[in-house]
Amino acid sequence: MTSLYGFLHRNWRIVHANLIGQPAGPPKTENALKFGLLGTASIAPIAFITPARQHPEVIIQAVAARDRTKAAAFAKKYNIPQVHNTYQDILDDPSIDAVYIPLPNGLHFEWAIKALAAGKHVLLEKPSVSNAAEASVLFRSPLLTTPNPATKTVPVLLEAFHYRFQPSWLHFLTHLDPPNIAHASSSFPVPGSGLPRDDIRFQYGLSGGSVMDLTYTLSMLRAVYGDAAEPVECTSAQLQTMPPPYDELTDWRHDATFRFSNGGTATAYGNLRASLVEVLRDNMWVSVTHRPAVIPDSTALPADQETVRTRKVTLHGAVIGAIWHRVDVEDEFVIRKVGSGTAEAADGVIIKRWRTKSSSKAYTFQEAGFDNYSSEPHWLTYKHQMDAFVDRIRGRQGTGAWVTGEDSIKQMSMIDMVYAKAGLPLRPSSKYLDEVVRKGKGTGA
Ligand SMILES: NC(=O)C1=CN([C@@H]2O[C@H](COP(=O)(O)OP(=O)(O)OC[C@H]3O[C@@H](n4cnc5c(N)ncnc54)[C@H](OP(=O)(O)O)[C@@H]3O)[C@@H](O)[C@H]2O)C=CC1
Ligand SMILES: O=C1OC[C@@H](O)[C@H](O)[C@H]1O
Repeated sequence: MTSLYGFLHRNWRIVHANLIGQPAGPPKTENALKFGLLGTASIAPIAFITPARQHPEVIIQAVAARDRTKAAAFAKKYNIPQVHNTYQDILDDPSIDAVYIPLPNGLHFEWAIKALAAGKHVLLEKPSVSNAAEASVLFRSPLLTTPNPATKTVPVLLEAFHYRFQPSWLHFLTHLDPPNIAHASSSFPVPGSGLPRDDIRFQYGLSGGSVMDLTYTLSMLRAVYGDAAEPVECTSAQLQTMPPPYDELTDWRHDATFRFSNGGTATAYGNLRASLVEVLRDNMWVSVTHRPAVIPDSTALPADQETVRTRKVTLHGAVIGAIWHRVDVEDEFVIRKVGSGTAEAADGVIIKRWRTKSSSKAYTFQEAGFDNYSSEPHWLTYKHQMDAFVDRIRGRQGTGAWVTGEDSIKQMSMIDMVYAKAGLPLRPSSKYLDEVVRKGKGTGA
């Protein structure tokens, strides 16, 4: 009953904060960061407007769209004081400190480079760019290590993998032993059957596709292995591509398997056209199975016996845990004769076998063990992400959760691996990449 009440109360507050109430938020500090928004993307209200309003150090100062009338209507709706004529005008405005870029994936590279060159901090929607070639140029740009001549600061760039910043994700990670992961799997079905033909997800030229759009499935696999291992090979990739008259170079579903550098394996499943039944049954999850490990035994076993544990940890509700999530830890134990089994399996001469299961949740940082960092159970990933982004700009430690540039580069390499294995072309590089690489344009070189 308590948890049903918690679920309803939390979700009512989420709906109120993001959809119907949209409270004004706290007063702004004197030196609050002024943000500009590039484009009137559908994701902007929930991922940017609400968290920015809720942050005392963030002011949403300006918006620009391809069509000024559209930008003006958006500005009126969300109470944004300035409308600029073009995206570039936002970058040219010296009063703007930071930008949020929720443009189609194929435009991320160009506008992120241009924004960094203008000295703006950049919160860049996922996936960061179109492919690994773009990622290595962007995330290794000298613009990220040298103070901008105009602002005298080194800009911060973050790929908006919002799930990484929430308490439930941090809590889940505490149950993992990355060097000993044997297999990880992830699943993210979304109900996108109604998406129109011109949706950005189905435009190859804008770097669409399910591996790009639902790239959380790949990102989470990399995140659970952490620093212990990276994917070295995509061992299989079945991509379902859109039927005509859609763009047939875009995939709506992916099933891919990987081999990691520590010998572990992984599978990713993402579906942009899942049925509602599938979505409800198979809400976004990530699951990790460890190698069997001999564990110290407190029950004083005879010297010729040992206890071996095989641990599986699953996070249900992995993308936006504030709505609902649960971490399940399932252990299989065996007591076996010492020397009778292998290190890779809980086998040998088995004396006893049993299983245990426990579940936990962490809606706040306190529940996740971060005693010095307060939060509310209904705060969405996007708010946690905004808080972390501002903390980084201000030089504050925060919870420590972050997505590094090298992480974003490796993420794009993993996406490239899948397209290559499936026999589909990598998502196309921006024409601007050539200008940056050959002419040093926008890099300050
Ligand atoms: N973090 C998250 O949970 C989510 C992230 N995303 C990511 O955010 C980004 C935007 O996604 P979404 O909001 O669904 O996309 P939308 O299609 O709603 O918005 C994209 C915006 O880009 C601008 N734009 C500029 N050039 C083009 C073009 N050639 N074609 C279409 N739009 C163009 C448009 O703004 P205007 O016309 O106003 O200039 C448009 O509003 C993507 O990178 C996506 O992966 C998406 C959904 C969820
Ligand atoms: O980032 C996203 O998360 C939710 C999905 O429905 C959406 O297509 C994707 O862009």
